[in-house]
Amino acid sequence: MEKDGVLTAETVSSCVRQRGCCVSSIGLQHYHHHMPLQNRNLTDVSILCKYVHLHKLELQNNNIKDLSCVSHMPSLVILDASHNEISEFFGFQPPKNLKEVNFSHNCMTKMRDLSEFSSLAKLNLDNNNFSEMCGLETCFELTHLSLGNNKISRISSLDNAPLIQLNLKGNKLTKIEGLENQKNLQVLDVSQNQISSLSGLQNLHVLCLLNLERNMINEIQECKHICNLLLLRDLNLLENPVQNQKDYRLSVVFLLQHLTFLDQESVSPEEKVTAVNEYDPPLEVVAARNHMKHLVYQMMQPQVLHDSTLLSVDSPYPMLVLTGPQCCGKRELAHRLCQDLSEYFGYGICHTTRSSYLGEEDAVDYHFVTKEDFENMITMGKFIQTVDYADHLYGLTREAVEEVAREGLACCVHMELEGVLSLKNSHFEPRYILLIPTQVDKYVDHLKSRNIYSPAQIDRAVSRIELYASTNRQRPGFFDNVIASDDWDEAYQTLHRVVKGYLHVEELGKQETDKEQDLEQEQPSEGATLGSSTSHLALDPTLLYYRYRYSHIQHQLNPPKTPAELASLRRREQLVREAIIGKSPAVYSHLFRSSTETGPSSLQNHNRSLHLSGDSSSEDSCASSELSVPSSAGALSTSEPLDGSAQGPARETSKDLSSSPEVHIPVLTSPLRNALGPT
Ligand SMILES: Nc1ncnc2c1ncn2[C@@H]1O[C@H](COP(=O)(O)OP(=O)(O)OP(=O)(O)O)[C@@H](O)[C@H]1O
Repeated sequence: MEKDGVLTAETVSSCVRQRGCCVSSIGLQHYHHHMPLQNRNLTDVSILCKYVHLHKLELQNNNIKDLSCVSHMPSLVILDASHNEISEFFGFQPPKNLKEVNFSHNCMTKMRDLSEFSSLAKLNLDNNNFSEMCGLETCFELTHLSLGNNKISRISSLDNAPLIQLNLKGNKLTKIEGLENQKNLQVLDVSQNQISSLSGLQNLHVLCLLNLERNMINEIQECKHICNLLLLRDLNLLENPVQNQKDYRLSVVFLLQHLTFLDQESVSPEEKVTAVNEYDPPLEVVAARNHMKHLVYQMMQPQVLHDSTLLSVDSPYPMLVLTGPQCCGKRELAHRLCQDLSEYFGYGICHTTRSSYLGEEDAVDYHFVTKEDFENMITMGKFIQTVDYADHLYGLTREAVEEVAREGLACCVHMELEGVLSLKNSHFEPRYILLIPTQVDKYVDHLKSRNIYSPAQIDRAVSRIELYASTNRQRPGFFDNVIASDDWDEAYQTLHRVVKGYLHVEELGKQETDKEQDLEQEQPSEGATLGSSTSHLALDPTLLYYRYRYSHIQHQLNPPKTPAELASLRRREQLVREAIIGKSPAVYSHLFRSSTETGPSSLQNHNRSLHLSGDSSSEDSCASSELSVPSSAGALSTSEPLDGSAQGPARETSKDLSSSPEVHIPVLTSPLRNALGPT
């Protein structure tokens, strides 16, 4: 402890340390001296004027007011005078190489021009009384600046400083400004201010850490100002009002997906995936959710078989889906195809909440319904898939497919890509044909000529061309065929040819005639050739004809299966067969709880006999076509284990069934089943 706070020569010589030396340009040797004089209650250090070779001076935690002695230290590089009583800002002649200065915890109030201190790289001015930032315009080397806990209300004077770290914590800032030129800034601490917007940070492209704790940020959307700062890893928004916003953390994680720390907690990959799935789900996720939703609603309904739900699960109901961007002509082409190949295809009429355009007919182009009705239909499990497109809902109902299936025809529908993805989750296995505009100008002209689309809607439709094109590029085999839709007539010719190719229609022509002749000669009892289980059914020629034709469509239209798929289907089919003969697993038992209708019956009666659950006597009120079994491929495939608990009641049911001469196999009684019986 110095007497009266005056630094003495004895103390100095006992403290001074030699820290290496250097040789000047004229050959003189200079020693670097380090003077650690902290915590000594010093008030007067004027004796240091004699120590001209000081390289580093540490005076922290004293009571020094005057630092003019530094004017005599031309070699000084590092000066720490923090925790003193200095009020004058840089009150000394500039040492030429002064690089680091710490004046924190003093009583300075005013900054001054530092152009003479051009070597300054690190400056700590925390805990003073500065209310204005100035004098730094020529600090071309300044990389670290700390002005925390002052009274600064505006960021300024930093245009030329190549800052890497800036601390302005605990000031009176209300906005972030004056940082536009900070191309090197990596760490910014503006916590404990009154900042309400993140605007002003957009140009800080290498910013890694941003501390905004205890400010006035209110809106999650403010994060959009920093969403292009791809190196930002650590963001602190603790104690901002925005924390009270619903789903705050997930939303911020979504907007700033590159963050690894948010509010001092690490951001897990799971959080990132959840956030993306929540706010911008990939099309597959949307489709999977859509499929699950409809499946769950459907399973809550009484479970029965539909005409399109086949016992023979390796031969799914044949469908043709035309897909492509809005207004590429697919609806019209689907209609034309169904007209021209009316013996093969029926048009599946979707539901929509949009109003009809001029020339459109209800129950021909769409079923036009209100949003409320559409939503009710969703909860009633009516839909196979739905999409929300251009603020309107579209959906394909089970019944729309059934209507076509009851005619013994394959169902032809058109839909957007989202619908395709959802349908691909179901047990249907359609052929998918992409109709895509290749001449954008022509496509735009066509959209405009309809006079119903806003410029934004047109832009959206056009932008989706790339979505289809990239899907086709990135997923070989996703679409079975791609046809340019620029000229609808040409597109139709191609489509017609392609579909006929699927069906082998030309070669079919003659065979069909021969077969029809054969079928006409067949007796009802010959239905046994369809399989022993149907031998008791009397099949009229119409049914047989349907069977022949339908199975043909089916085999041609449905894409070939891999050996693994085939093995899985065989196994499931075997389970179904076991169910039929009485070794039924529980999960299939509901398929065979039949009405007691027996003997030969007309097509209509067979259809009626399909209802499979609930009160079997209420045949009239429960027509088969109104009901369905779970339609998901997933639902079917999860049903394979035959554990003991599941078998009990199922055996019971099937035993009853197998022992009853009344019971026939209902799923084989419709024309569709007939068409799909083992051949
Ligand atoms: N169930 C559905 N699922 C998915 N998309 C559907 C469904 N029903 C209709 N769409 C699609 O919604 C989009 C908007 O339908 P809209 O009837 O307004 O178009 P459009 O002008 O008839 O188009 P296009 O002539 O290409 O059929 C179309 O691309 C249509 O194919």
